[in-house]
Amino acid sequence: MNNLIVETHNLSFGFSISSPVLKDINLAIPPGSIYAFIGPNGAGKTTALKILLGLVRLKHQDIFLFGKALSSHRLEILKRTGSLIEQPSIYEHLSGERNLEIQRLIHHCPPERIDQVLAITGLIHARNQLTGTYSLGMKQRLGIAIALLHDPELLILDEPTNGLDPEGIIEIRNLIVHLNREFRKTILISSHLLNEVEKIATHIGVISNGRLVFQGTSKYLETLRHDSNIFQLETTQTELALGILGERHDVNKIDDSVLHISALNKDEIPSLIELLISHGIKIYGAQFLKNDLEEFYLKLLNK
Ligand SMILES: Nc1ncnc2c1ncn2[C@@H]1O[C@H](COP(=O)(O)OP(=O)(O)OP(=O)(O)O)[C@@H](O)[C@H]1O
Repeated sequence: MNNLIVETHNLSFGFSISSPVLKDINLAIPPGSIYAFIGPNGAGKTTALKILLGLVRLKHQDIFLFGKALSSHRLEILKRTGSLIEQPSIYEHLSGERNLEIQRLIHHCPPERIDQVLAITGLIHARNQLTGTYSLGMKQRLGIAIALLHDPELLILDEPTNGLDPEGIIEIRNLIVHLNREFRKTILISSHLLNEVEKIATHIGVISNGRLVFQGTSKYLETLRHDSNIFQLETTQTELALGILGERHDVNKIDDSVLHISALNKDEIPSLIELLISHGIKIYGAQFLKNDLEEFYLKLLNK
């Protein structure tokens, strides 16, 4: 058995037989990762997360958390998992601290956890404030504080930055990194925006129409994104270079100092540069262009 924290084998599910929501999903979430589960609205993210938490029950599916089958170790798994799915359940007529106290009693957590989770989520100053007066970002952080009460190893957060302003988004992002680095939590976070989580994620899974169209480290995703086949050359002698290269390659002059060469192979670069130099052309820059993130994301979704 490997040491994945979450693992599914060909997970498939539909609310009705005629409309499958998840198709052959093989999630592989390693310990210590921040795994971003990305996909447009309706792609099946929330459904998948609910399945992992046993909120949607399936028969005959290979779903493992902490190396244990969800079907036979559900309670044990839930004790090691904290979650925030959709909106946090908060009593708005009570303070943040009172809300935590109620949850603490339900989950039999030690009293000192309240101060700890308030500190971790940056809510100490608002502990006595009625949560009805909290900002959306503070409510989300209280939701995460509740999820952290029993000190879980795995945290599952469904679109925790949804609806937040840029400041609120940054606060949640920083909190996630803090929980991962300082408290060694493995974090599974869903989002419909790649650019919102790509900076903090160590691993990324992209889901489109119920299928996992990409899964890998964010470094690997970044490499793929770099692998655009447009090669950019900077030179002050663009006309001359265009004349020389135009015979063999698809070259476009972008402006007086930039040429773009399409469909170029990496192996062709050294001889291309040598050829230009042998004609006395000075090269000030040469690189493959990075795919635009949004465009790249759309390409992944349409795979
Ligand atoms: N209880 C339900 N009964 C029937 N269909 C459902 C139910 N819950 C979700 N669906 C459908 O399943 C599909 C996936 O929904 P899901 O909420 O998992 O997507 P999502 O990726 O989380 O998107 P969003 O960000 O909009 O929540 C959608 O077509 C949705 O309409």
